[in-house]
Amino acid sequence: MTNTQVTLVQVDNYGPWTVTPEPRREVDLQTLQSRLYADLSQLFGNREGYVFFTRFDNMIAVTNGLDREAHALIQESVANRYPVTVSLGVATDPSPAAALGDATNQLQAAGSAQDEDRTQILGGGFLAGADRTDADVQIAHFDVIDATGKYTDKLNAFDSFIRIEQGYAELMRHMRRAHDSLSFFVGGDNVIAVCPELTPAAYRDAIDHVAGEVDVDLQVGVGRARTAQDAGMRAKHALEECRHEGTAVEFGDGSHY
Ligand SMILES: Nc1nc2c(ncn2[C@@H]2O[C@H](COP(=O)(O)OP(=O)(O)OP(=O)(O)O)[C@@H](O)[C@H]2O)c(=O)[nH]1
Repeated sequence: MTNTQVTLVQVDNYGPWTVTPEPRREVDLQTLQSRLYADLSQLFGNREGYVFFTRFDNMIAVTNGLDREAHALIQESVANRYPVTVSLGVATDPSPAAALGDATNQLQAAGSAQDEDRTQILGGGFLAGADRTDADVQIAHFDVIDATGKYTDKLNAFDSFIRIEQGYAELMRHMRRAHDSLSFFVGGDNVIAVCPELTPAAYRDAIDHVAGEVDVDLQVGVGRARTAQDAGMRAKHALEECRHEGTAVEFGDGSHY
C-alpha cells in the first residue's frame, strides 16, 4: 500500500497583501510568486520532496521523508527571504487526495487564509521513520504523444497551449474523481500525477478517457519508491520505455499495457 505524505503550502493573508495599501504592480506579484515557487522547489527538493505550483498562493508538496523540523526550517527560510509568510498543513494517507484533504483541514481549522492573525501555522501528522517503506509513493509522469509534431510545429503557440491545457484539465479531473490522484501540469506537455496504488489498467483507463473526451493522446511512465524524487525519476525512466517500445503505460518493473 502507498502512504503519501502531502503538505499544503498556503501563503498567509496574501489576498489583502496584494492590494495593501493599494494594488501592487502585477509584474512584482508574478516575480514574487515564481521566485517563491523556485525557492520552495529547492527547499523541498533538497530533501527529496516535490512541490507543484498549482495556484501559486496555494502549492502542494509530496514530502515523504521530511519531518516537522524540516518543515519548520523551510517556513523560517521563506519568512527570512520574503515579505510574506507561509502556513504548512501536513498529512499522510494511502490516498493522496485524502491526505491533501486532511492537510487542508489543518489550516482551515486554524483560521481563514485571509486572517491576519493566522500566520506560519505548522500542523499535522508526519510519517514516522519506522513506518516508511520503499513503496510509499507512486508517481505517474504523463506526456502527450508527439506534441511537437502535432501541435508545437503546426499550430500557433496559443492554440497549442489550449490543446495541451484541455488534455491536462480532462486528465486531472478524471484522475481525481476515478483514481483519488492529484495531477499537476509541470511544463511543456507534461503532467505529473501523485497516485495511490493503481494498476496498469487504471492508467490505460485514464489515457482512453482523455483521448475519448478531448482527442489528446497520452503515454505514461509510473514509478514507486520511498520518496517523491526517487519515484519521479523511476517514472521518467519508465516513460522513456514507452517511447522506445511504443507502449502507452510502463511501470518500469516490466509491466506495461
Ligand atoms: N517538466 C518537464 N518537462 C518536460 C520533460 N520532458 C519534456 N518536457 C517538455 O515537453 C516538451 C515536449 O517534449 P517531448 O515530450 O519530449 O516531445 P514530444 O514531441 O511530445 O515527443 P514524445 O514525448 O517523444 O512523443 C518539451 O519542450 C519540454 O517543455 C520532463 O521530464 N519534465
